Amino acid sequence: MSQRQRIVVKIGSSLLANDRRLTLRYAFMNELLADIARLRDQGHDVVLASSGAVALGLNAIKTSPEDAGVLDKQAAAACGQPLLLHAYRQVAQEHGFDIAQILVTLDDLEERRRFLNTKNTIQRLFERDIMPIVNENDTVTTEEIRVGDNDRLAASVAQMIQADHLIILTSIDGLYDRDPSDPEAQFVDTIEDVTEYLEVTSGTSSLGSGGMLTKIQAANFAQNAGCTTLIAEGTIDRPVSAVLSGERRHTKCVAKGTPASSWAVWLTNRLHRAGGLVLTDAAAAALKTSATGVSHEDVVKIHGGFTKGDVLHIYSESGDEVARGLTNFSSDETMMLARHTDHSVKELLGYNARPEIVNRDNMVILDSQHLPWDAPTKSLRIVAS
Ligand SMILES: Nc1ncnc2c1ncn2[C@@H]1O[C@H](COP(=O)(O)OP(=O)(O)O)[C@@H](O)[C@H]1O
Ligand SMILES: N[C@@H](CCC(=O)OP(=O)(O)O)C(=O)O
Repeated sequence: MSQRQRIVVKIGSSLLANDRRLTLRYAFMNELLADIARLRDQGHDVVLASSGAVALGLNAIKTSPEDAGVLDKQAAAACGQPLLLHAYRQVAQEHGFDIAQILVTLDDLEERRRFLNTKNTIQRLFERDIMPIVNENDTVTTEEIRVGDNDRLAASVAQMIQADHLIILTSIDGLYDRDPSDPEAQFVDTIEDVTEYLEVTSGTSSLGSGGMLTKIQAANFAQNAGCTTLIAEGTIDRPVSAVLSGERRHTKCVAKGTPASSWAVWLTNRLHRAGGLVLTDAAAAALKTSATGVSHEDVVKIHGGFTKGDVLHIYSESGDEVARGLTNFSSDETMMLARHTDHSVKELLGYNARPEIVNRDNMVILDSQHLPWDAPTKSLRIVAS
C-alpha cells in the first residue's frame, strides 16, 4: 500500500477489555499502536474509533455487563473513558506520537453545522500530526438520542473525512452467511450489496453492542461515501496492516465507484429519524422523475415532531421510502399547510414563503444502494381529519 490513505480503524470492546476481569488488554493496545505508528510513518492518516469505555468502567461502579442498565453504563463510561484514553496516550507516546480525544453525540453527526465543526477539528489534528480517537459520549446520551454503536459512528467519521478504508476489528474474522455457530456457516469474502445479509446478523459477543448488523449497516454507509470497509478479527500480530495488505482473512465491502457528493452522503446516511412524510403513491412516484420538491398538497400523513431544517424520510402510502430531504417547515406548520391547501403560507403562518415542504435541491432520491428505513407505524398524524 504505497499511496497515502485516510484510514478509520474501529476497535470493538472485546479487543480492549478482558471479558472476565474487565481490565485493559494492554498487549493488544500496544501492538495496535505499534502497527498504527508504522502506518503513520508511511504517511497515512489514521483515526481510531474506540469502544471500551463502558466495559473498562464496570469494575469501578461494581456492576457486571449482564446487570448493567442505562444509568450504570453512563456511569461506567464516565469512569472507563479517562482510563482508556490515559492508556492510549501513554502507549502512543511510547511509539512516538500523540493522541487526542473526540467525544461525539448523535447531534454532532446528524446536524450539518456540528458535523462540519467536528470534521474541521479532525483536519486540524491531522495537520498537527496528532491521532484523533473518537468515541460516543455515552455519559450524556440516553437511549433515544444515541448512536448506540461505534460501527456506524466510525462509518460517519469515515464519511466525514472521506476515508479510503474503514477497518472494523472485532471478535470474529468477518461476516458469515448465517449464525457463525452453525457448522454450515460459510465465510463471506466480498459484499457488493449489504441487503442480502441483513437477515443473518443477529447476536453480539458478551461485551459488544451492535453485533454484525451494525457492521453491515456501517459498511453500507461507507460504501455510499466511496470508502471500502474491511471487517476482520482483531488479532494481536499487526492488527491493522495485516488486514489492509490482505494477509489476514477479512470480509470486504466494496466502495461504490462513483460516490455521491459529501452533502448527499450526509443527507442519506442517517443514524436517527427526526420525522417523516407519507405522500400519495402518485406523488411519491413522481418525485423520482420531476424537478420539483414535495408539495403540501401531496402529504397524507406526518410522522413525528420535527423542526425546520430536520432531515425527513419521505414514504409512499404503500410504505416504500423514496427520498430524504431537509424540511422547510416544522411538523405543526406542515400539518397546517397540508390541511388547508386553499390558503397561502402568509394566511396560515403569517409570513411569505412557497408552500413546498422539501425543495428539490435539498432532497436526495433513494436508490438501490441505500438501505431504506421501514415506514413508521407510531406517532403518525393523518392530514385529512
Ligand atoms: N452472520 C454473522 N457473521 C459473523 N458474526 C456474526 C453474525 N451474526 C452475529 N454475529 C456475531 O457478531 C459478533 C461481533 O459483534 P460485536 O460483539 O458487537 O463486536 P464488537 O464488540 O467488536 O463490536 C460476533 O461475536 C458474532 O457472534
Ligand atoms: N461507546 C461504547 C461502545 C459502544 C459499542 O459500539 O461497543 P462495541 O460493539 O463493542 O464496539 C463504549 O465505549 O463502551
